[in-house]
Amino acid sequence: MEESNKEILMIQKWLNQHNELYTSATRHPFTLSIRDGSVDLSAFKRWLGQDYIFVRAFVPFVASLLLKAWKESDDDSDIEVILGGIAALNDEVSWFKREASKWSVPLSATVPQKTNLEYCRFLESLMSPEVDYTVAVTAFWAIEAVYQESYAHCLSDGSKTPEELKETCQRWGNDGFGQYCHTLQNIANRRLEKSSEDIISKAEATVIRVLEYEVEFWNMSRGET
Ligand SMILES: Cc1ncc(CO)c(N)n1
Repeated sequence: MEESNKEILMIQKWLNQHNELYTSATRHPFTLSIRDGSVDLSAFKRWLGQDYIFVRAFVPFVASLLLKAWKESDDDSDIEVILGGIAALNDEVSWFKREASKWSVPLSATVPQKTNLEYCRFLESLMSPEVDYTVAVTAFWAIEAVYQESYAHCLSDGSKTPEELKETCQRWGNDGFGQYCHTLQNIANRRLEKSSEDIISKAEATVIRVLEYEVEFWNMSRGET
């Protein structure tokens, strides 16, 4: 986007408007405790077990997004970006299993917490064919961006992240994942620019819900819900 272009892209506008909520999700006490090295390892293990359950539900959500892109998108490259996301999730599921065994977290015996069940149910509602591609891809961006921002912060200058947690932070905090999130943001902005007021307000409400769920998800790892 050129400097002379004063038009503010939709996602940037929302991040400004909902800055407090976005910051609660991306600078949560749990991830801040990873960054400053004070993290309670039982909280980390709780997060690991719960996030594995979430990721298993996230896969069909991204598959449904692929289907929406195929039917509705005006740009063929969207499909390739989403397919890349699915490939990364395939790797992620294997990583969770390895990481869980490393920390002795019994995944098959992990019971989903209420917040997790609600978040998974919300994902399922977005899989409906009634939900517009623009709304779903914007949600996808928000879900990925929270992890990217949160974990990249754990690796940035001055962080004291314990060695044994660096691989986890790298998984979402690496530059490639940052690029990927940026591409998703561009897709969402491009779609939102062409959307009706109705779709735009649905997408905004969905982003807010995602951010709220993300905060509650981190809360869950502290053992508070
Ligand atoms: C709860 C949650 N949000 C986002 C991501 C990013 O993939 C994840 N793994 N888990």
